[in-house]
Amino acid sequence: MAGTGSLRRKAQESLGILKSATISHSTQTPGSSSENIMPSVTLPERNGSVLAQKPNFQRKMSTPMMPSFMVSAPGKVIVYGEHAVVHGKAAIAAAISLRSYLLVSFLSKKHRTVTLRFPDIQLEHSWDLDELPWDTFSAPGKKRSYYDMVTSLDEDLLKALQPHIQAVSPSLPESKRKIHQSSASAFLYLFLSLASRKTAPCVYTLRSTIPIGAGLGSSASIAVCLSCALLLQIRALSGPHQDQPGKESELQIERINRWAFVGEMCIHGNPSGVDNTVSSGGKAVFFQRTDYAKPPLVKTLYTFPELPLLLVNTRQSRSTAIEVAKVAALKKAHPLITENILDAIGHVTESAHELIASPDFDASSPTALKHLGDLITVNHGLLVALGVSHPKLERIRELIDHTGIGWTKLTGAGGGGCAITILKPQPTAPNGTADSHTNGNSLSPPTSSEEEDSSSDMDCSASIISTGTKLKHKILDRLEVSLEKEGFEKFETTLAGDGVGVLWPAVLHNGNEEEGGEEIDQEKFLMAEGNEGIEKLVGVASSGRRGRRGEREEVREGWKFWRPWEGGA
Ligand SMILES: Nc1ncnc2c1ncn2[C@@H]1O[C@H](COP(=O)(O)OP(=O)(O)O)[C@@H](O)[C@H]1O
Ligand SMILES: C[C@@](O)(CCOP(=O)(O)O)CC(=O)O
Repeated sequence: MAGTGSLRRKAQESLGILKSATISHSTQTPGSSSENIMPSVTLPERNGSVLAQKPNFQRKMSTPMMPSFMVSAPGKVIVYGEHAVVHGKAAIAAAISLRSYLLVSFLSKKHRTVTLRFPDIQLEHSWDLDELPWDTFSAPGKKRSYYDMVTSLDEDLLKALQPHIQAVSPSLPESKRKIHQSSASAFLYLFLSLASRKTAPCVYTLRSTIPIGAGLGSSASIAVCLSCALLLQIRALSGPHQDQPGKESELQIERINRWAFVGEMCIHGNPSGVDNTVSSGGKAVFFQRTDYAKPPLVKTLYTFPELPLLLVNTRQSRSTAIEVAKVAALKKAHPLITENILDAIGHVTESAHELIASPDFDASSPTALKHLGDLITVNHGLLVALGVSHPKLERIRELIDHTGIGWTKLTGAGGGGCAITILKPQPTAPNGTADSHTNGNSLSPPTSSEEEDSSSDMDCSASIISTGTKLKHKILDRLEVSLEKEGFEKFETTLAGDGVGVLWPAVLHNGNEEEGGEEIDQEKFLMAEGNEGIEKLVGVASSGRRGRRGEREEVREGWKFWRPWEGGA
């Protein structure tokens, strides 16, 4: 425990987290010598106490260490339109509440290293700060500013990074080494572009609750975390804070997103940009690319409902490129039929978009939810017709359909990966009757006594996952057992939540501002067990309240988010 109440306030004030600070001039030239310099009068110590010092205007003060801080960014699911989006139709993708968390801790000046600790992929690597190719990155014509829009990776910069990337996990088998080196190259490219050789020695520790390589945007979420952390370190961001005008929040998100895209390019080569856009801004986006020579049309859907979502991972690895190629081959063999299927998927997305964007859209209306749910079912059928499902995805859909709890589709490239289910206000059996007991399947719908138990508190306007019915718990519990028995992994998440967020300093107060708080240090963060352990440590908890659609409201103690939809003009 550390007495960090005022430390947190000081740190926030000095770095513009509490105030609507205008961007400091030092950030106009990232890498200037003013990086990491705290106000000259109050020096926070590592143990959290604050020493009052006499201002000394003659001699330059030594630079105190910054307190550690944390950033976090969500994963995503494609809700409608995957594959068709490759052929010029629109898609809708939304943020999910599975997230990556990045802790930035500072070392004393005698350490001249920067370290990555990425235990999810068993990566731990340090570079000597003085050996990195700063000169190449700051050469005339190569130096980039924090507000630049970088749309391709520079060959000369990549070449200069090569020896430093090759030094990462050289003795691991090719497949593991590639994962390590992708993450390392995303970090190094951003670090050398945004920081400077005078940057304080530090350690970046990352943990994620997003399954890796399952189409849920894990890479984009780490790219967003790295971009946000580095931009904060060079003071190129204002906020997030409560009264921030919407336009200003949008600008900060855009700034983070631009550099996150650069990180995604390091990992993926040619990303579409949708994952990092959703992860930076949260909520959902409408996304369309008709001409690959031009930037895509990306519209944030601030009114996309925060729906509870069931997410099931097949644990079947798949390759997006192979699935995309399958559709291309089908189109070549059966052009008219395939075009019609892709068109139909485009119409599904348009129909969802029209509903959500209409001025009288009421996200709590069961009719609106049914409209969105029916589109999920149709979209899945069309993806099956394109040949991108997988027996495991069909098995998951079958198990969930037999419970009648929601509308299910594959999400992302297919061929494995994940399925998503939007939950119904009230469970219906496969034949469409509410709670009827047709079966013969391993997963039985509830018995009539269970139904009686629950009928008194059944609330048709709220989601089954969030009403306190015994029925709900029984169905979900049984489903979990069946899914686990067959090797699948189930997550209960929420759609369309916050984008990138900041916890500065990395201290949780557990509701008590005056008594200081508990610092999240590297060791505690590394030791946290599983997704639950990570979320508990970083302050994610249920508020005990329910939102308008009956969803359980989540609180993230101390965390701040840029929320353009809440801010004024
Ligand atoms: N938790 C993590 N820690 C470190 N690197 C990660 C993590 N999650 C993702 N990555 C990086 O992102 C890559 C996964 O990207 P990809 O296969 O496209 O999966 P996804 O579809 O989940 O984005 C990994 O190879 C790794 O380089
Ligand atoms: C199939 C596709 O539409 C989505 C792939 O999504 P993911 O790689 O599974 O996240 C391909 C794309 O949009 O680039």
